[in-house]
Formats: sequence, C-alpha cells, structure tokens
Amino acid sequence: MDDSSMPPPPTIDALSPSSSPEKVTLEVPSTTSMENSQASQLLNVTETSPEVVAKGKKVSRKVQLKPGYALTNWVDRTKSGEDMTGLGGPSEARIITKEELARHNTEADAWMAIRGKVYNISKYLDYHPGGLPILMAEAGTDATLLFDKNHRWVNVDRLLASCQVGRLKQMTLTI
Ligand code: HEM
Repeated sequence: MDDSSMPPPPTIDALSPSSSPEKVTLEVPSTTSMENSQASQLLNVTETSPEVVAKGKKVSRKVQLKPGYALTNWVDRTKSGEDMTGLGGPSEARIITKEELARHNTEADAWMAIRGKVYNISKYLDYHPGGLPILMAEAGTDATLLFDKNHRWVNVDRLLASCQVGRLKQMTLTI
C-alpha cells in the first residue's frame, strides 16, 4: 500500500476536514515553579495531536485567570496536603449515583463526573483556563462529552487526582 492511500489524520469540529496547517501552535500555560515538560504531561500534549494542530486555526476561549491561579499554582496546591474533596481525602471506592452527583451543583460544593470518575471541582474552579461559568454550567453532571469535545488531551486523571470523591455508578440495562 503506498502512502497516498493512507486515511487523513482525525479532525475535530472546528477543523475543516481538508485543512493542512503549515504552522503548528503549541499552547501550554506558562510555568513558573514547574518545567514545561511537566505541564505538557498534565495536558497530554504532543506536537502532532490533532487538537494542537487545530489550535493554529481556532480562536482561543481561554479566560484571564486571577493572579496566583496558574496551572503551577494548582499543582502546588494539590501537593500541599489540603483536603480537596471535602470528604477527608480522595477515594476511588465510593460509588456515586447520578442523583447524588446532581445534588452537588453549587460553587461551594461542585461535583463533576468525567470518564467514570467523580471529582469535587470547587477548589479548581478559579484555576480553569476555560473559566468558572462554563464549569458551573455542568456542575452536578457527567461532563465527559463536553470535556472531550473541548480538550480530550487534558490529563484529568492527574490534574484532579486529589479531588476524586468516587466513581459514578454505572447504569445497568435489563432487557
Ligand atoms: C473539571 C474538569 C476540567 C478540567 C480539569 C479542565 C481543564 C482545562 C485545561 C487544563 C484547559 C487548558 C487546555 C489547554 O491549554 O490546551 C482548559 C481549557 C478549556 N476548557 Fe476545561 N477543563 C475541565 C472541564 C471543562 C468542561 C466541562 C468544559 C466545557 C463545558 C471545558 C471547557 C474549556 C474551554 C472552552 C477551554 C478553553 C479552550 C481553548 O479555547 O483553548 N472544560 N480546561
């Protein structure tokens, strides 16, 4: 099989299927106490990620974060020993129903499910590069689809590990 018959790389909504950007813009939040490579790990960024290529074409919707709320500040805070869950510490074991998840929908007590894990995102809200309102609009829900639509390269497992309150109860379908 010659190379010309290979399928084109995957694209996301904002990309025109035929786009072939000449310039790749790699946007990783600025770092102070952390090396860029560490930030890249949290974002799972590679120069060839379709999303990264797409960034050369789409308009950024990142917001201006308050001073002291950069990615590095968040990482430092998660390592400080502070309880980020509101429940005494992170848990993989707790099973959370959709109904329980839905009750945690205020800024002071905001939970969100992503890829089967439930996080208390209250302390993360001000650090979110996409802004607080867009997160709060999904508080109390399973936001996996929106998360992946906006940035499936973000390493949520690591970024919010200290915030995990449990796992979302899987639905069982009885036929
Ligand atoms: C709590 C889980 C989430 C985490 C940890 C998170 C993390 C991040 C990070 C690290 C970035 C910067 C990405 C980059 O530099 O490439 C970002 C940007 C953004 N996020 Fe999230 N996010 C979360 C949930 C969401 C959800 C549910 C939405 C949509 C409803 C969303 C919308 C956005 C948008 C619009 C941006 C700006 C994208 C851009 O224009 O570059 N995020 N988020």
